[in-house]
Amino acid sequence: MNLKIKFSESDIKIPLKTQLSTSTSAVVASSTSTAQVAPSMTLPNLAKKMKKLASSQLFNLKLLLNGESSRGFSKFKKNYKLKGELGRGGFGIVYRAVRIRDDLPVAVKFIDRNSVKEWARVNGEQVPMEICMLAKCSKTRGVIRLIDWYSIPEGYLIIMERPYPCVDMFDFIKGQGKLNEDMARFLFRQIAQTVTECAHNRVLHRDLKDENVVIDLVNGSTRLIDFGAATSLRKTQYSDFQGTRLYCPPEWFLHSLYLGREAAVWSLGVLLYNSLNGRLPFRNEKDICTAHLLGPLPFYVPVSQDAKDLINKCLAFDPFQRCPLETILQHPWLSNISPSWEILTNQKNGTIDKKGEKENKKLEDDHGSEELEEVDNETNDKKAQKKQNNETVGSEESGVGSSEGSSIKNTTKKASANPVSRLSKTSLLVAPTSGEIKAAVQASKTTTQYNNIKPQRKTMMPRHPQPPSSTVLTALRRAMSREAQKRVDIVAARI
Ligand SMILES: Nc1ncnc2c1ncn2[C@@H]1O[C@H](COP(=O)(O)OP(=O)(O)OP(=O)(O)O)[C@@H](O)[C@H]1O
Repeated sequence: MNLKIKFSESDIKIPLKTQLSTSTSAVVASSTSTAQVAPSMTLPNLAKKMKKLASSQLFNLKLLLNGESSRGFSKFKKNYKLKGELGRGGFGIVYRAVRIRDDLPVAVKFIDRNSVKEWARVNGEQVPMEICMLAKCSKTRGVIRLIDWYSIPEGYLIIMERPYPCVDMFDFIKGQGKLNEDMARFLFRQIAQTVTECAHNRVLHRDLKDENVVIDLVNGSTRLIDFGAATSLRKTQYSDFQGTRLYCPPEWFLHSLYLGREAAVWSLGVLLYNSLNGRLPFRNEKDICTAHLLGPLPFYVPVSQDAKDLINKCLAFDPFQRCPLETILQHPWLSNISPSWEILTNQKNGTIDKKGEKENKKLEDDHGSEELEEVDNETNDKKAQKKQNNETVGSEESGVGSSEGSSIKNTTKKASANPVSRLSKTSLLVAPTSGEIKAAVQASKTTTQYNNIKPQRKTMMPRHPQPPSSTVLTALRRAMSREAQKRVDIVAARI
């Protein structure tokens, strides 16, 4: 047998000072042991298998050497500075960070390699589908911009733009209780436009919800985030789903099938209802499938006929009767001209009311924390505790009937006779109050452009000493092991 497996020199660059950790040897050893071959295997198959094995060994080795590749952790550390946790969901942790070269605010999303369900190729490299979909939408207006990505042994780091200051739409709605029609229209129009443009690029987001929309508080522009459930848009039906159940159309629960555009329109209907009412239209799968039998959807606040009409058209039980995605933007409710963001955020009876200096002070503190702050596990643990408390207090999601899990990733919630506003979400962010949002908008008026903010922040804020690079890595790993432990606990509790 003449097996030739070639490695170019550039593939393996092992600096002399690099110490192979015991885990490295373990991986190599374990890979070697799997090389034992069944006697019945034919030669070409054997050659193929060996080649595959060798390349996976090389891949593991490169990962364990941490970043000798252009996308390794050491490259990440050279380019970005982690500052603290932004939020977390069922599949990842998102960190606040800055690009060292120019202080650009970025968000760094860590995704665990083991949680990646779908893979794709970008420039010949195998990456999680989330990265591929973000890359595909890089020029789509209203989609968060993918700046870079890195591969570490435990998973991937996705570097995205982070509008500053910003808030996600869940917190924005929660801060106001509900949005008035002008504000809801201003935001919803952008989101519908973005979803339509994504569809033109053959990208289907599949997890449209308020938590996955980030609002730039400077100008009110929205960014669609979290493409973790996204996939290529096709005309035929889908039979897999990873999004959030309460935003999911009835055909999925009834037939385990759905069409991409039609399902997106349903989710947009849920999002719009949620924006105007401050609560979701359905509490559980049973409601989603049966609400149409009980007459018109209840509205808990006065809402115009046009808005109701658009919501009802998006939430038509029959997917073929639903408003087509491409025509949402032509609906009369959306053709009304919206006041500017500045006016919207200053409206007296509008969405953002004035609150005292205390909140302004808190916002200043938040600006302060924009400067270097190590990934702080203790704070995160406190946030986690707070989230748990929230979930116990706000034990329902809203709407009609009794409550079950709001999301595949959420915990089970109990029923209640009187629907209340939503109190919890999958991320750990504590919702800012309307005063804080207002203050953020005010603060941003003096620093409208990122370019303007940069020098001021640099000179005004004292810099803390830079953490040793290993601190960041340790913090990441600790966060991940906490995540893993949590999952083990959940499974153990279920058993
Ligand atoms: N680029 C960004 N800029 C600002 N905030 C962000 C950004 N990306 C994520 N976030 C914040 O982090 C939270 C979690 O992000 P994301 O939804 O991507 O994580 P996830 O683990 O996929 O969550 P989920 O369980 O909902 O799928 C968001 O709700 C948002 O508040």
